[in-house]
Amino acid sequence: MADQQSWDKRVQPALYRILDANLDRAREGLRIIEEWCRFGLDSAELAEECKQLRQELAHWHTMKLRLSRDTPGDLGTELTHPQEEKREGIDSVLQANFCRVEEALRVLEEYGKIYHPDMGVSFKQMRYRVYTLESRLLAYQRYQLLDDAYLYLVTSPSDKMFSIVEAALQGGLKLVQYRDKQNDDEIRLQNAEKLCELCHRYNALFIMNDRVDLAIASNADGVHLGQKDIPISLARQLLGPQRIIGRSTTNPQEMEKAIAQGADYIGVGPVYATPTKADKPAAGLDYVRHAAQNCTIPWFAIGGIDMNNFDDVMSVGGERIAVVRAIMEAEQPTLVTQYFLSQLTRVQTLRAYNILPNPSSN
Ligand SMILES: Cc1ncc(COP(=O)(O)OP(=O)(O)O)c(N)n1
Ligand SMILES: Cc1ncsc1CCOP(=O)(O)O
Ligand SMILES: [Mg+2]
Repeated sequence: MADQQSWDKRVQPALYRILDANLDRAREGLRIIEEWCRFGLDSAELAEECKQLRQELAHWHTMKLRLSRDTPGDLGTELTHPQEEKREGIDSVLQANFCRVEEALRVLEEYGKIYHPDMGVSFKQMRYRVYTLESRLLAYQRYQLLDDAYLYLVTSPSDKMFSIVEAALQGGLKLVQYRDKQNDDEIRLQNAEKLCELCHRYNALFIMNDRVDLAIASNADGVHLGQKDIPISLARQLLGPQRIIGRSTTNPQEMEKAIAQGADYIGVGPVYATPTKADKPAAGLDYVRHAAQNCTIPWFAIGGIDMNNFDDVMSVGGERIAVVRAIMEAEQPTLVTQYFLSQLTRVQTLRAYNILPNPSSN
């Protein structure tokens, strides 16, 4: 009897308020994520999954629970953490809200077990769906950024590496590869972590050259593998479907193999002989022409490309370029980046209006 009284007076109202507050929290968080899926990513599929999750939450959010609300008496409404006051960008908005939703679902799973026999299992399943949604959204963003990236900066050793990369990011660069054949792994990892954070601050992708282990450890968006590095299938097993894998190719056979093996993009070159990769003979403009007509995934012409020969590469069908010296050794990396990006956009526009021939339809 005493137990029943205590349940009715204290436990039940508290339980209802916990469930109500966390249903609210999860629904709000999902709505924030859904808006980005719809308006930021244009992904009807991801937005639909958010909506379905919200509808399932709404089903549990009964009038009985909502009537238990006591907003003025709720201590939690006045407590804000300084971290809630600032968001550095879309990534941090999404991360904070995924955290909020996942935490709320965990609370609902635990307390829900006392409220309804199906509630624990139902919220557990929902929590796993949210984890999956988070990975899908991250992958979607990565692949969309890759699709939109027409200029690729591959770094070379320099005391000013970070400031050069940042200057290029300020010019609008969205894709960076850390290529370092000199330093020990400890330094490489530190540099990779710093570059990765820098790139993500500018909503750019960060790719690690050669090394899958350092790519994972530094939270890179992917790895670039040469013909002598580990097979793409093994890299895919280690990295999963959400990280990008690039492959170097110097001829049509390597191109076809890389596509068949599941590379997300390829390097095409060296177009011209280059001191940056002195041991590799030039593949030439013919291979660029071949890639323009046959490559079905994003591809970057690379090797000796600068502002002087840019038009030649474009004239045989080049559409994306990767450069080392042209930016790493530029006096004004921001300006050079802006120049390349504007020229790449110009070529795309002229091709879209058939003012320049469209290489893939040749
Ligand atoms: C975009 C891009 N294309 C080609 C390469 C060259 O890679 P690899 O052949 O493995 O040579 P190293 O760069 O490792 O010397 C690249 N890094 N990036
Ligand atoms: C890494 C690499 N792979 C093929 S060419 C090349 C280097 C390109 O460097 P640069 O742009 O300085 O010629
Ligand atoms: Mg390599």
